[in-house]
Amino acid sequence: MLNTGNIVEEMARTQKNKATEYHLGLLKAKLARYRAQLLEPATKSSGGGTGFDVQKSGDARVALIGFPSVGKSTLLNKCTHTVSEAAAYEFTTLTAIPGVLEYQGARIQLLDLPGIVEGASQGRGRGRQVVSTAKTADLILIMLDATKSDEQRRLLEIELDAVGIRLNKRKPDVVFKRKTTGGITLNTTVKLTKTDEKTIRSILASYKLHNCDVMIREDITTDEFIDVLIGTRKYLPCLYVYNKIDAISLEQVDKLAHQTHTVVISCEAGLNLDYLIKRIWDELGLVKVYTKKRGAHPDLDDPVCLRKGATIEDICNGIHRSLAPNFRYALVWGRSSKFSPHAQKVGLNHQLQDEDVVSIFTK
Ligand SMILES: Nc1nc2c(ncn2[C@@H]2O[C@H](COP(=O)(O)OP(=O)(O)OP(=O)(O)O)[C@@H](O)[C@H]2O)c(=O)[nH]1
Ligand SMILES: [K+]
Ligand SMILES: [Mg+2]
Repeated sequence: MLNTGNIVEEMARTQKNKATEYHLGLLKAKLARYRAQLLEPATKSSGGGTGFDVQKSGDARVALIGFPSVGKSTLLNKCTHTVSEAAAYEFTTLTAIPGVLEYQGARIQLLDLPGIVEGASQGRGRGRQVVSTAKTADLILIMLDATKSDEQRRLLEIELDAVGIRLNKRKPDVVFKRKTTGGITLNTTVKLTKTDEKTIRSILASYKLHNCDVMIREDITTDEFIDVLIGTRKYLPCLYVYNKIDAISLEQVDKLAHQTHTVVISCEAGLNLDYLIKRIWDELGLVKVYTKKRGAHPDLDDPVCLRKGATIEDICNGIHRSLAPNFRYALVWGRSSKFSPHAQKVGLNHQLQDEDVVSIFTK
């Protein structure tokens, strides 16, 4: 029987030189598999790996993750019309509470969650449920108390990492295909400096993957290769939000604010909340598109919100499901029109840009 404690200890003992790197790779593969098993929805009574039962709504979901009493509920109360109890004692919030953040015509679901503690990913407190819910979000807000030590930031990252959430990272550029016969074909288009072929092959063997095609297209680490094999990793954007800056010095505020992916706020004093909302919008990469009926002005009061990279087909489906099947063509004005400022006639797979105006013509 595997035991995480022992494995972690063994990892610490292992020297990080070339020879032991190989052993460490296999160990990490084992640990990753063990953790993936832990997170599988288990029996009903244990709660397993499932999150809170809150319906997704609006154009995107943003989850608030943090230790108790950092001000998560206070933020929800300030930015949405929902009320979530906020108080000076820890674990005031015991379940997921959704609110709606309205910005630039978008309706963004902001999810207030119970505070988590160290060891949350191992099932301490409601932690497992909270981190599972985090996986369903389009953006994570890691909320921190500016008056507390910065150790909290690292601890939260560890908890999210343990459940397979990768923050502000791209999916490794590796193509992995299982086969039924033919052995292992391993190709790399770049020189590997952080791992090697022997390690990769051993990890494949330890996962009993004896027939597969692997094409590695960037200088990945052993951990990133394991992520590819596990396959269920979530790559999510994250903003670190330091609250309670009303209680620290200007010098400290300055230092915190200069970190990457970071916003400093005070819910209590109402400081920088507008900027936080703008940053949330930017991180989500939503685009808003105006629709226009033939001969009329565009409807500027009621934009349609779409994901970055959305197409005419997406906007059709967003308006009514009968639209795409009866589609003839669309006219677009704005950034995505190649004849801007004039309209371009386009088909269903044309990609839209923020603030485009669209007219759809049906059969
Ligand atoms: N000084 C200061 N206190 C704040 C600020 N925001 C929230 N608080 C206080 O921090 C305490 C905790 O706030 P909550 O909103 O309940 O915190 P939470 O993160 O939701 O806490 P749990 O639900 O228990 O995890 C309350 O006493 C708030 O009044 C702030 O900007 N500055
Ligand atoms: K609290
Ligand atoms: Mg709360």
